[in-house]
Amino acid sequence: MIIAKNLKKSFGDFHAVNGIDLEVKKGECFGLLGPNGAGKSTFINMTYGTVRRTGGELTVFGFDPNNQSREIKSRLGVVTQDNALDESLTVLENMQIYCAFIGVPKSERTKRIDELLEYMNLAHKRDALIQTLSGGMKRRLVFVRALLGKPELLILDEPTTGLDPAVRHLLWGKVRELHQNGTTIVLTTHYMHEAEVLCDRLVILNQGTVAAEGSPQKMILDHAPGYVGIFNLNDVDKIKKIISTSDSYIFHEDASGLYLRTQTLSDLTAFHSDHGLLPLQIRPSNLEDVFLKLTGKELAIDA
Ligand SMILES: Nc1ncnc2c1ncn2[C@@H]1O[C@H](COP(=O)(O)OP(=O)(O)OP(=O)(O)O)[C@@H](O)[C@H]1O
Repeated sequence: MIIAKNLKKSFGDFHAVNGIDLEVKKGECFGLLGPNGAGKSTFINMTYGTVRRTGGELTVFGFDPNNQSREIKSRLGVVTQDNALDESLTVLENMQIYCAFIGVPKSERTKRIDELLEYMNLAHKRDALIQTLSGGMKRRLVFVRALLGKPELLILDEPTTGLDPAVRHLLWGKVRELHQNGTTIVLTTHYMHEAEVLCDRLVILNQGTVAAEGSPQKMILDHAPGYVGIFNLNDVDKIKKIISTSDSYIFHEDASGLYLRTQTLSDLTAFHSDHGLLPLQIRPSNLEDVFLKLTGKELAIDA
């Protein structure tokens, strides 16, 4: 559905996307991960021609977005980072204007809008002004808008950023349902768990290039297999001293503690008991560990 070969986008001397190769296949849920500024939105915006590529090849449904963006836009739905709803109009008015814009036949508009409002649990807000909706409601409404054209491809650019866990879970359920019904989905997110549970395949972008590609499980096996121990904050100085003299551990630190990753569970428990440390939590490594490793945010002791 989307094929990119050596795809590039430069803004002056700056290469925001610097030679990406990837393919999104029909029916899959494909994730684009990467730190702030990695090039995710630039890539997304190139797929429907809002940003023109400056090098390489890109086709969407077999069309070139630089010259055939109309053909592409008629078959895709987008949830952009910015809601872009008219605050002074009602929910229904906003959706009707959008239906007219994308060419939904007049006779079908109200029925389609009502069905989708119902689907996103927003039917009771049909006649409410946008400015009276909560952030989570607006986000659900942007989903409604993206689905009005019955898209084959749904692009979700950070769809759940800033939402509470309940709304996030509701949206994940809807994304899963759409995926099961055959819609192809491209998702960018900063929530690693979201990508891990929703995506069949993903890429991690870093500084405009692909750092890794595969299923979430494959990525974990390839790049960060093993277990992570989260040590008590009171032990952090002691642990840092121990691992500064060793070359066989990989760790990172955040506000909740020091994370030490080892290949096996016994390595982790041995480290813990050998050094008489306070109780630790243990979990299998996950996509966040892969992300931290590949985007250089993890301090790698054993390079
Ligand atoms: N119109 C523009 N002019 C100049 N630089 C730009 C422009 N658009 C994006 N950039 C730069 O390109 C880089 C990639 O930006 P992009 O928005 O694609 O990143 P992103 O991965 O989506 O980040 P985020 O997670 O913060 O949304 C950034 O350094 C950004 O400042």
